[in-house]
Amino acid sequence: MNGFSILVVDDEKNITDLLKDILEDEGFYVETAQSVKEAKERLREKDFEIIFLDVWLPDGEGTDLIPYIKEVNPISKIVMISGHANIPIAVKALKEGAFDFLEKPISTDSILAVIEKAGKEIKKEVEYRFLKEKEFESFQIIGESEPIKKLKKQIEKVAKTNAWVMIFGENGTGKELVARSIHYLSERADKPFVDINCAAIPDDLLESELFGYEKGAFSGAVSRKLGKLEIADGGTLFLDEVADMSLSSQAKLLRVLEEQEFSRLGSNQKIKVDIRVISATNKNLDREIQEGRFRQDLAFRLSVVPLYVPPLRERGDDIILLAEYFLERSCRENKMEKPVLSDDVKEALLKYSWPGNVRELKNLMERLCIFASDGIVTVDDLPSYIVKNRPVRSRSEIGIKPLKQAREEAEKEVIKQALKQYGRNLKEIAKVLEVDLSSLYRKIKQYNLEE
Ligand SMILES: Nc1ncnc2c1ncn2[C@@H]1O[C@H](COP(=O)(O)OP(=O)(O)OP(=O)(O)O)[C@@H](O)[C@H]1O
Repeated sequence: MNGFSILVVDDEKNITDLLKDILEDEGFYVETAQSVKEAKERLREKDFEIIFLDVWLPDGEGTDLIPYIKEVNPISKIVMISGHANIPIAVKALKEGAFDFLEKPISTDSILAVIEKAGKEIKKEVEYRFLKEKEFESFQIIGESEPIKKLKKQIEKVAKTNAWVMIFGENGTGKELVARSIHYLSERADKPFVDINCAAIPDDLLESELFGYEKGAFSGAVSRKLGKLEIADGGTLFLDEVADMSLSSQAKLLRVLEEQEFSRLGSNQKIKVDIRVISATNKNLDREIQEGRFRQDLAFRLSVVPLYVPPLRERGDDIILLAEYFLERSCRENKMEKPVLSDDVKEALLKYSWPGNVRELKNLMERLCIFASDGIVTVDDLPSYIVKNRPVRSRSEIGIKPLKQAREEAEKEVIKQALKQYGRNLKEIAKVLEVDLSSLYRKIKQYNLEE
């Protein structure tokens, strides 16, 4: 807690001086102000975590300052200082956003107790904000290339609506990230984002996964379980790999999505929900429909707005932008210095085809953050399949030989051994080596083993 900055606002100089002495002795940084005007000046210059605020000041009520303080530093905690007669005003201040109040005469113990309480609260809020920022960071779409700019515009537009969206794109291109962005930019942001990996749910579990069940609905249902539809109520349901669902599951899904009504297994009570559906697939849905693997009516229902996430290899310099972004993030998480990418590395990253798309790049950068040495990533740190244009070392340098040569050398060695064991009994040798006699003659000649 030490290290907090504290502002004491009171028109009585003996009070500000006393508090300043006590708090500085405890290791806090303290400034004082004797009026509303002076307090505003201090607040403009610096962020204070805790503000002790007198109820009455010569140029206004201390409570008038509360909205101002909340505006300049929403995390700060305001502690009203009040004489006995003004307690009702202090209580009113609590309703307006003050954190607590102290009654004069103030004791050191009461000051320290209120600071400790405020400190805990501030810590909680700072952590919460940090988590929120991380959450925000976790659905930020990095990229400045034309196709990504276009995609971001589409996301912004579609997020304002309730339209159901189908996201197409290869594996690892960021389809789930797009779905999350739409959700968090939409009015449903405060409600859940619930994802279902359709490829991973066996047919017979789909209903219990979606609808949930009552205790005793089937053997093994030892307690009530809420289904994903109920959890997603008011929010967004993300159907990942939707084209990998069986036809019978598709029929069940279509019915419930159209009705937005279902019952938990083992219950007759209808539950109505309000769900927005976003789906994703890496398949060509038209082909899946033509070949009878996907229901056309479900496809129509799910893809009111189709969005396409381009493969990484079509995003040009975004590859470098993303590489730097992931490298920075991984290094920060591992508390390491971010290394620099050498020009050769950048060139290799731009030339590579990225079959695993952004996920592959992200994984690579996580590894590089750990293994790069001397603050720079060189081509030697990259896997060889990425560095195609790298000069290949000669065969003899690496110590390998053509297969034909290797085979002949091995053959010669085996025949030499056999001759040593069996002498010139070539018939016997041919039998042991499982070749016919004529080819054994030929090989003995070829390898100069004729005595
Ligand atoms: N443009 C981007 N900016 C930042 N991070 C990204 C971007 N695209 C993808 N990612 C990150 O790459 C990883 C893979 O993305 P995601 O899981 O969204 O891909 P996907 O297309 O849904 O994959 P799959 O088809 O395998 O389910 C995630 O960690 C995601 O946050």
